[in-house]
Amino acid sequence: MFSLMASCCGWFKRWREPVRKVTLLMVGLDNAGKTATAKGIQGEYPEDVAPTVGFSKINLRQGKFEVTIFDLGGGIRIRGIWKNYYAESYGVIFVVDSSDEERMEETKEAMSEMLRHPRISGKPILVLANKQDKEGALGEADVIECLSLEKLVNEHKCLCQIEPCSAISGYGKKIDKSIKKGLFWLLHVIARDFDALNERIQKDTTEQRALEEQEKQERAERVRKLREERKQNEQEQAELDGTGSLAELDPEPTNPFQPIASVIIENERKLEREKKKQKMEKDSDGCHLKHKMEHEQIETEGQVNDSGQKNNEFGLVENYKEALTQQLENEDETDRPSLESANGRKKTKKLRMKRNHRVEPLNIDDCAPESPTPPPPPPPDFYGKPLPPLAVPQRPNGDAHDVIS
Ligand SMILES: Nc1nc2c(ncn2[C@@H]2O[C@H](COP(=O)(O)OP(=O)(O)OP(=O)(O)O)[C@@H](O)[C@H]2O)c(=O)[nH]1
Ligand SMILES: [Mg+2]
Repeated sequence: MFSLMASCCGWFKRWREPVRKVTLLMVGLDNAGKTATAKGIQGEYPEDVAPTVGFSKINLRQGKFEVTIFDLGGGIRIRGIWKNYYAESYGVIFVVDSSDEERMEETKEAMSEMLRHPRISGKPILVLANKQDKEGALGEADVIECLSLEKLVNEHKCLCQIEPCSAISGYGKKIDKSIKKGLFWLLHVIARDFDALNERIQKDTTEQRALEEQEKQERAERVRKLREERKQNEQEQAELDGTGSLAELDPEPTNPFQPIASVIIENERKLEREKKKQKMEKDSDGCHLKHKMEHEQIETEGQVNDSGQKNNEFGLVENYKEALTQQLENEDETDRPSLESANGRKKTKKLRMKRNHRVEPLNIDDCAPESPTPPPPPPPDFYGKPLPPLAVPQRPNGDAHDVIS
């Protein structure tokens, strides 16, 4: 009755315990069987493994523990990363290939170096003497002796347990019982001293992060200085080569990939500028053309009266009549100066209105050669003479001549 109550109290106590997050480190030489062991614990087939480059991580729930195991690569060139994980680990699983007697010395050195580290000393160590299924594998006692394990753990005040095992003998629930037992032991000792361990880990982790941050900043500073030095060297070299001024003129090449909106706006502006320029040129030509036309109109106003009569003989006769009349009028010019100027303005105005409905050539001089018709002769002096014969050849493209000449 009394023992029943005691076990009930123990169960209640464990039930009330908070969930604890624990990080474990799995290290050992390459080919020792770390990844195979980790896979077996996780419930995966352990034989299909490859050498670990860097690390792999597994998470498992064990009673009141949420366990994270970092399986680190054991290759000689990767071992340097082990120390980066010491601060946050509550305990270590050290895997040894018991069948490889030749590497026992190397294994001892790696273990000794690790236990010496201030962030590992004093933490619990589980040693898995793996590959016991292999013929000639060293037994538990031989491994302890080869590694001088007792001496090492005593020196560094580490609680230690060794378990002879085989990672490939089973996985999940059928995992080697020794591995299971060893894992329970490790978690048990961690739980026993959890608060002290936890405090140490928090402190060590904070310190390590600060150190990492400092190292990062120092690295960045070194890189910045190196870049500055290189830039200065390049400038000096450029000055020596005589290309310094060019480099200063264009220190940064323009980015060929501009935003499409800015390219469109720039193109539109260019088009607008082009249009304005053309318009200004046209206006100046137009002014020139207008003056020229006015001048020509004054000169030829006697020849042209009505464009509807331009292509037939009757129209030509009419033109001659008009010219004749105009010439007569011109003779009276000096007598009626005010009237002439009024007429001139009127006629010029009329001509302008006509031309408003036509497509203006940009330059009147350029247009002149296009017309195959030579300019008409000056108005003949028919005053007091008989009219010429009616057989006058037709003029092609008369429209242009009707208006301008
Ligand atoms: N016979 C036997 N072979 C094993 C055992 N454990 C692992 N192996 C084999 O040993 C080889 C290496 O195993 P890994 O688990 O990759 O070794 P590791 O320690 O992770 O190696 P690294 O990742 O390089 O550090 C593999 O071929 C495994 O199948 C075992 O208990 N017995
Ligand atoms: Mg591995």
